[in-house]
Amino acid sequence: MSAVALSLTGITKRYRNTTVLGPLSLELEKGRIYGLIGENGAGKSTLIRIIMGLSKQTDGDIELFGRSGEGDLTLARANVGYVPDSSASYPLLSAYDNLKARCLEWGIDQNQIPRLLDTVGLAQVGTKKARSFSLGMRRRLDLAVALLGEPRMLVLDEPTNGLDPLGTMEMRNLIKRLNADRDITVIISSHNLAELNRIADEYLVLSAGSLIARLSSSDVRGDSPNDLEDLYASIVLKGQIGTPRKPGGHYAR
Ligand SMILES: Nc1ncnc2c1ncn2[C@@H]1O[C@H](COP(=O)(O)OP(=O)(O)OP(=O)(O)O)[C@@H](O)[C@H]1O
Repeated sequence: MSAVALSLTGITKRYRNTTVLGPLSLELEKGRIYGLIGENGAGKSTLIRIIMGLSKQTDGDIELFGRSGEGDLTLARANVGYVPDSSASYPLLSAYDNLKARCLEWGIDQNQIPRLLDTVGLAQVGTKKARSFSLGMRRRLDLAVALLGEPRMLVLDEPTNGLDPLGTMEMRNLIKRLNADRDITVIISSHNLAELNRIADEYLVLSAGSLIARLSSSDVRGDSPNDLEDLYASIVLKGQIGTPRKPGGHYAR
């Protein structure tokens, strides 16, 4: 069986005459955690939305778990859980009912709801309305929604944005555990590089719509969580890292 979870070939997004992404080609392996980093407007959310089918690429092809083409991709996307950049929960519904509403919408078995609430640490407050939740609790509810249907991949757009240190740590531990226990492939977009440095196996660096570097955790030398920030700054500001690995802007150590 192929080790590739996601393959993108020549993905491009244009608005009128402006290219905001690509052409971008990359392959992501199953079971790894990928950090997606880049300046404001680099194209991270655009890429994520294209992967999720929420925005249509202008050019290029997507293969997800070996499936491509519109119909097959829609089926494959049922294996991908998505946490958008701002909370998508229904504030007037309880945590339980938020999950139930999604189960009904997507035709998914509701039996898994108690287990999922437990997984994200919301079992004790499952009957409380989402509007009474802290931001950290709402983000964990978003993650529970993303986990409905036992996805093989999670795509998380700034899941820790605005969270306090404890909330950030809880989210990180949760993602790590899901990756380790269920071999879920994870793509996380974040500006919090010190945090990402604690969780990702590999980093995809986007700048002005191009993939300018692809770094493994061993590229990020040293033990300090700030090492990724230092390396990122050197790539973006000075353009100094290794030599090109292959067309499309990948770099080797
Ligand atoms: N609907 C749209 N019409 C025109 N341009 C758009 C549209 N959506 C996004 N863009 C542009 O595409 C570029 C990439 O935006 P995107 O939101 O993907 O960046 P990002 O890396 O996620 O940024 P941030 O870190 O600020 O969230 C930006 O220049 C943005 O202005």
